[in-house]
Amino acid sequence: MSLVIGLTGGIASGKSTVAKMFVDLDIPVIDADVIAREVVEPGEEPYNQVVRAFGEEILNPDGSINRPKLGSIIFTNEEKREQLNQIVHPAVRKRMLKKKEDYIEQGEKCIVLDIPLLFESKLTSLADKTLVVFVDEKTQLKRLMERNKLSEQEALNRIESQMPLKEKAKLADELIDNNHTVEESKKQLLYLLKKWSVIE
Ligand SMILES: CC(C)(COP(=O)(O)OP(=O)(O)OC[C@H]1O[C@@H](n2cnc3c(N)ncnc32)[C@H](O)[C@@H]1O)[C@@H](O)C(=O)NCCC(=O)NCCS
Ligand SMILES: Nc1ncnc2c1ncn2[C@@H]1O[C@H](COP(=O)(O)OP(=O)(O)OP(=O)(O)O)[C@@H](O)[C@H]1O
Repeated sequence: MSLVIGLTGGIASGKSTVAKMFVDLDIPVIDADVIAREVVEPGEEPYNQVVRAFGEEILNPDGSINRPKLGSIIFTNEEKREQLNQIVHPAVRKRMLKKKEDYIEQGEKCIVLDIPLLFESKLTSLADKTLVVFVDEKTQLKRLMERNKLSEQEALNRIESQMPLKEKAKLADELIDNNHTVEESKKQLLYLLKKWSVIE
């Protein structure tokens, strides 16, 4: 039996930081953001659909998708965001499921699915347990502005394009409070992994 953990949170709440802790413990992590990038590389069918839907003005001169440009469209327009989600999410889901099954076949005892939109996209059925990385609103805004070099308004647009983190916290099986140091969050993760008998 393998344990599949659905790792989620809000934008810049610390999912990648916690995902790295799993990797350091030799627990494989499947990252939805990475897969969402792969499926819109030139040559993939979702790439063609994105170009058809959003026009060639969202392309870089080399034909790849200009991500900041596409981001500036979809993070300020719910309809466009839905349109992109409908193209990209089924392909992401399919590829994540395949990778998860490959790891299970290889005998991995614990597998992590790092999915920012786990609840929004109703992907919880892919996981046995959901784990939310939580921060308060102020910390989230500050870390997002600093990491992505965004204005307050740009950062708020991104935060507001997701289900509020407080609501995700209510839906979660377990939480990691990442308001404090990375070391504090690591302690919380180790406690949970012991509780789930993933480590001794
Ligand atoms: C709009 C895009 C091109 C911007 O790319 P960029 O490289 O700037 O950001 P990146 O992909 O690293 O995403 C950063 C974070 O933004 C948030 N985010 C991304 N897409 C969405 C979305 N559709 N709705 C809400 N939040 C989103 C997530 O928290 C994610 O971790 C890209 O995010 C995208 O293709 N999004 C649609 C696919 C998707 O939903 N990805 C999320 C995981 S399935
Ligand atoms: N406990 C912490 N203390 C201080 N800074 C932190 C902490 N955890 C994460 N950070 C910083 O906050 C930012 C966001 O963290 P991270 O990239 O892990 O979030 P994320 O949830 O994966 O974001 P996204 O959804 O955008 O991919 C990063 O710059 C990271 O270095």
